[in-house]
Amino acid sequence: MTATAASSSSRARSPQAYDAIIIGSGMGGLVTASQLASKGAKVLVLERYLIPGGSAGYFERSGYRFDVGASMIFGFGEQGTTNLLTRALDAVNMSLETIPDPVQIHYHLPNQLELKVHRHYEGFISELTAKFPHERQGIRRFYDECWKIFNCLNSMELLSLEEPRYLMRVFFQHPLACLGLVKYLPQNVGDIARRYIQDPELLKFIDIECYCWSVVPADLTPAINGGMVFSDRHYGGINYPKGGVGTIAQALVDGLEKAGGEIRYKARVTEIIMEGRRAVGVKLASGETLYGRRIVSNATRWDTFEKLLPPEKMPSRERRWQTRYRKSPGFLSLHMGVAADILPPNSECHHIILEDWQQMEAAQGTLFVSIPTLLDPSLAPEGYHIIHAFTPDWLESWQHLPPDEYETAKEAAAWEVVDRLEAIFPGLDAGLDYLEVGTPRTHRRFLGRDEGTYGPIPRHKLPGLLTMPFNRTAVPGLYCVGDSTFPGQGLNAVAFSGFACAHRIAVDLGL
Ligand SMILES: NC(=O)c1ccc[n+]([C@@H]2O[C@H](COP(=O)([O-])OP(=O)(O)OC[C@H]3O[C@@H](n4cnc5c(N)ncnc54)[C@H](O)[C@@H]3O)[C@@H](O)[C@H]2O)c1
Ligand SMILES: CC(C)=CCC/C(C)=C/C=C/C(C)=C/C=C/C(C)=C/C=C/C=C(C)/C=C/C=C(C)/C=C/C=C(\C)CCC=C(C)C
Repeated sequence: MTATAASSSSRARSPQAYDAIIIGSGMGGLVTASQLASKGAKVLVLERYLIPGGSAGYFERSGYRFDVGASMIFGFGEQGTTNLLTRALDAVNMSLETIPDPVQIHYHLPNQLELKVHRHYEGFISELTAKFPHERQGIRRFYDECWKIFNCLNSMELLSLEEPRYLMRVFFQHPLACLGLVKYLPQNVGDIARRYIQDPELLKFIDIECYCWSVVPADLTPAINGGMVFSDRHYGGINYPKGGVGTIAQALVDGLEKAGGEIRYKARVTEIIMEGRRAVGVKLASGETLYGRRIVSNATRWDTFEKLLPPEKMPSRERRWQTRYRKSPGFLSLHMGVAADILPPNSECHHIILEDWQQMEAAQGTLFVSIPTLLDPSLAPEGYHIIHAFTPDWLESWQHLPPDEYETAKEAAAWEVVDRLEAIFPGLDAGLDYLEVGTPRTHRRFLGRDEGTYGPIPRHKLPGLLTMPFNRTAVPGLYCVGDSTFPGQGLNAVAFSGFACAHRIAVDLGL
């Protein structure tokens, strides 16, 4: 028991206590909070930073509004049940104007393999088939099987898989879809790909199709997540919120507050307060203590169980989880403002650049590029665009550098990225108007994510999503939400985690 724990029991039950305290206002935390508030719960969100959103936040410099993380947004479709961002906003009477992206990714791959993933499914399949005509049938079968997974998910209400009455209800309503999901839960994308495809280069392409959002190749990427990403990009499509990714978190906060919930910024939680074995409150860096009937952590599992709780008391379930999952790398990111005329006509918003297949998983190997101003020009001054280029990288190369060496290393790494970008955007260097460089150290500092990680990745091949934990933890009263819970990284994925977490808590509280 911690020092603060001893006096907590009466306060935990006092009338001021919250139904739920949520640590962190990432998309996972905000969906949990807004869902609970819309069900009538008394909710408080505590955010260590100045604005909401976490890795889906934004920052403004010299007339540019940059997205902190990726600008490729799933889950904003208008139909079906998998459009979880649309649904989360709708639940608190909010909506956002979005701009459809006609191409999800323009790939620039080794051996001059140039490919565009069109919003129109058949357009994408025929472009891929034209590059691999001998695999016509395999391509069709692979992507059609991904649609089967998506159609199962997209036919049912998506709530907590830890709630037996919900499971019984969806099973009676959609028995075939449920059985379909049970079949795919232990599978990975690579299992399905190799069933239909033989060409090694095409299998490499399927690897990068996974790597660019899961940061692992197809063999380690859960099939359910593959089904979501490879189908929703054509079904609901990729849609960019007007005003930038940060508007999603802001709209959720507005909805949360209208529904009676509260959020406090510059409120860093340093400790989860225990009463016996139970989590009952939190302690802030200011020394203030707050109590709630349920505590939800939107911090990563490493931060939650090693920093907010004493690491020596880590539950054995968490230790087991750490033997299966490890931290993915973070990113080296360049946020650039550039003269508009350096972009070739008809450029696409998102690009993936890889010169050598052997380097796909290496630090600074695969280069991701987003140009959100092609969809929403209001994010940059007139005549300029934003280019956000980012590439996976590990904290260890950066963490012990003294300030001057750190700055020099950042500059050197940034110019290497600019040189690589010159291959598709000639004149970029000369057209640069603004440049800000971030490293995994930056992400650790501003997002509070251990080692600046993008999220958990399997240490070795695992049975699909079966080993990913849901929201309840081994500590009674404590729940986790966000990308260290089922089904993992991605805004739509953490939105699912938020819906599920709020559902489970609402049932536990009898709301
Ligand atoms: N295009 C996309 O799909 C896209 C874009 C951006 C982000 N993302 C995804 O969002 C996911 C992350 O979302 P998330 O909800 O899991 O988390 P997150 O890391 O985005 O947010 C966590 C929040 O908790 C706050 N926090 C952490 N520790 C705290 C503490 N001790 N006290 C108070 N606040 C604290 C952080 O400041 C942050 O705002 C990632 O998987 C990423 O892929 C996706
Ligand atoms: C009853 C019985 C018998 C049974 C039951 C069963 C069931 C019901 C089951 C269920 C299940 C479920 C619900 C599941 C769910 C899932 C989900 C929701 C999933 C989701 C997913 C999503 C995802 C993964 C997404 C992702 C995305 C991402 C990550 C993105 C990213 C991006 C980036 C990074 C960018 C890139 C860029 C460039 C290219 C530039």
